[in-house]
Amino acid sequence: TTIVGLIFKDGVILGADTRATEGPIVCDKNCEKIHYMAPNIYCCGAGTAADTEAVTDMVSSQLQLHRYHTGRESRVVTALTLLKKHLFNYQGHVSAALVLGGVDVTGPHLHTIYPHGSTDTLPFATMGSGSLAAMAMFESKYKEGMTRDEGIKLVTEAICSGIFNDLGSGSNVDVCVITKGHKEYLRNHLVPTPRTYVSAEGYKFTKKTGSLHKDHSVDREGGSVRRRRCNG
Ligand SMILES: C#CCCCC(=O)N[C@@H](Cc1ccccc1)C(=O)N[C@@H](CC(C)C)B(O)O
Repeated sequence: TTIVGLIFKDGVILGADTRATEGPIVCDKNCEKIHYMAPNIYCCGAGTAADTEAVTDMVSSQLQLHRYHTGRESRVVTALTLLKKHLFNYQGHVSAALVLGGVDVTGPHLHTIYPHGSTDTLPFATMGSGSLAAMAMFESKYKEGMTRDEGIKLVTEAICSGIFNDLGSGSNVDVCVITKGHKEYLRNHLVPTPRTYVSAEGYKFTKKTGSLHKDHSVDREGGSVRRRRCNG
């Protein structure tokens, strides 16, 4: 897994790849690693899929009950405390490595939470097997006060670094942008390794695309398909 988060001008941006593995086998080519915690809080998870899903679901429910009780928006620090106390209690046996991000009345917040329950507060963070590949991008390109588009671009580049350099990461890029009073969950924001399907009728070759010259050079007609690139 490659999961990341960064603070930008107007809030927080989270990112994740979509590969789930079981040893050398890819058991899910498009899984979701960015979990809903509250309307203004999301959490990326690395480690054991079952543990990341269960712990984020549990705390999300606790936050909802707390919102009913207080009649107020959840705070990121509340999610952080609930997560770390649970993970510490289980002494690292709940294998969930998390990047928690959100915007509340006190502003934007980004944290990491490790399986044993330790936490960090950071301007940018990466976790999972692809975290070093992703952190290389952040350490070289992160700057404070980035715009939404600059932030999304850097998050996408960092996740792509994990997708292409870490075998535990792959497939697609999911992104979540959180600002005051607004959030955007961009599922499959980028599909950098599309599968070239063999159609039911077998291989279909595009119509004549160029003429072979005597010197074996070929001139091609038509332009290439324009796709969003990792550093797009
Ligand atoms: C199939 C199946 C069950 C294992 C799925 C499963 O949790 N895979 C794990 C790796 C792992 C961990 C512990 C035991 C085995 C295999 C995995 O892919 N984790 C990714 C994140 C999750 C949320 C998808 B990432 O951290 O690489």
